[in-house]
Amino acid sequence: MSGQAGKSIGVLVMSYGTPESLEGIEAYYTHIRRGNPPSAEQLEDLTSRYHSIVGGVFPLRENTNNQVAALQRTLDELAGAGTYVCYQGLKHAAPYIEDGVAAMAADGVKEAVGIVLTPQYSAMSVGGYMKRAQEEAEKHGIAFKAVREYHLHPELIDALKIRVTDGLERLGGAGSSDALVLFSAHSLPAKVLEMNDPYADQLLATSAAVAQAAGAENWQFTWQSAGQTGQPWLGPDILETLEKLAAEGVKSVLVTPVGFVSDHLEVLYDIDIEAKKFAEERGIRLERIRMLNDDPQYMAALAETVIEAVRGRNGG
Ligand SMILES: CC1=C(CCC(=O)O)c2cc3nc(cc4[nH]c(cc5[nH]c(cc1n2)c(C)c5CCC(=O)O)c(CCC(=O)O)c4C)C(CCC(=O)O)=C3C
Ligand SMILES: [Fe+2]
Repeated sequence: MSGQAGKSIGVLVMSYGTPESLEGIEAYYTHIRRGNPPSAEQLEDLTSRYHSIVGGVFPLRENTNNQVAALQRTLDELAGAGTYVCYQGLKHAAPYIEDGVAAMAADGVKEAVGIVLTPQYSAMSVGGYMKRAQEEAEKHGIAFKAVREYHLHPELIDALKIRVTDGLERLGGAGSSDALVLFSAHSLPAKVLEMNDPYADQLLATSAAVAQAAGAENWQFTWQSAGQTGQPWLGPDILETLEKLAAEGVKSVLVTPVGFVSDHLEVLYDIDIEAKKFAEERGIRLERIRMLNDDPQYMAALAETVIEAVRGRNGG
């Protein structure tokens, strides 16, 4: 086929994915577990977490759709309409990564770049997305470039800085001496440390850059959302950290997720419900920054990173 998109550069925009409906949770969870169905208890636990979040049962789906549409508009503005065409590819739900690549191939795309909606690289997260995308692109004869990371892009740092400043204001102003900025990200199995993985360092680098830009001297980093796999995960977990902060007399905390870019379960449940309740029971007031979603500065960071990758400066 040689449609309009055939002359364009394909952009595979990849995200974690979320179920379509409550009935879809089991298949989604089974996919996350590499084909092993969850136990009845695990399924019930995850289903009840989806039931408790506000803002729609599966807000990640609409947020990802909005991000892909907004990135398309931003690329059109920066590079001219038709230069880039965005396709969505999800890790654990349809349209899967392979579906996105196949859709490009059907449109006649010959050259593509992949970017994941998370700023820091880990072999276990972004590396996994890219391997699947690369393999599918090869099958279709598409030349594929992968964006590894964009965790220090100035537009990303500035967008997060604005959110930290807003959050500190909600907690009583940046000058309020005990407001602590608690950066967080999804934990990974601790075996990533043996792989010399850049994930933890990149998360700390993002956190330090945002803290510095916001003038927040009082900050820490912690992990969140570890899975129950029987294996050790990176810690300390956010609940442990809050316990320790409470013992130290900290009274207010601004949770600042730096590896997540959308409102979704790990933010709306793990932070807004679970961590908030845990903190309040220990006398800590907990607020969270507004997530980036389709923030224009985040879209600029993505678009500029895509364009640079195509020019050969950030591609792999
Ligand atoms: C690094 C990382 C990111 C950030 C980077 C990225 O965005 O890619 C991320 C994002 C997300 N993870 C999410 C949800 C879940 N993750 C799970 C399980 C797991 N995550 C892992 C890692 C990550 N996950 C891992 C190593 C597992 C263990 C299983 C395995 O080895 O693969 C499970 C299973 C049950 C549980 O453990 O809770 C769920 C439900 C949602 C929200 C979806 C929604 O709103 O619907 C989002 C954005
Ligand atoms: Fe996850």
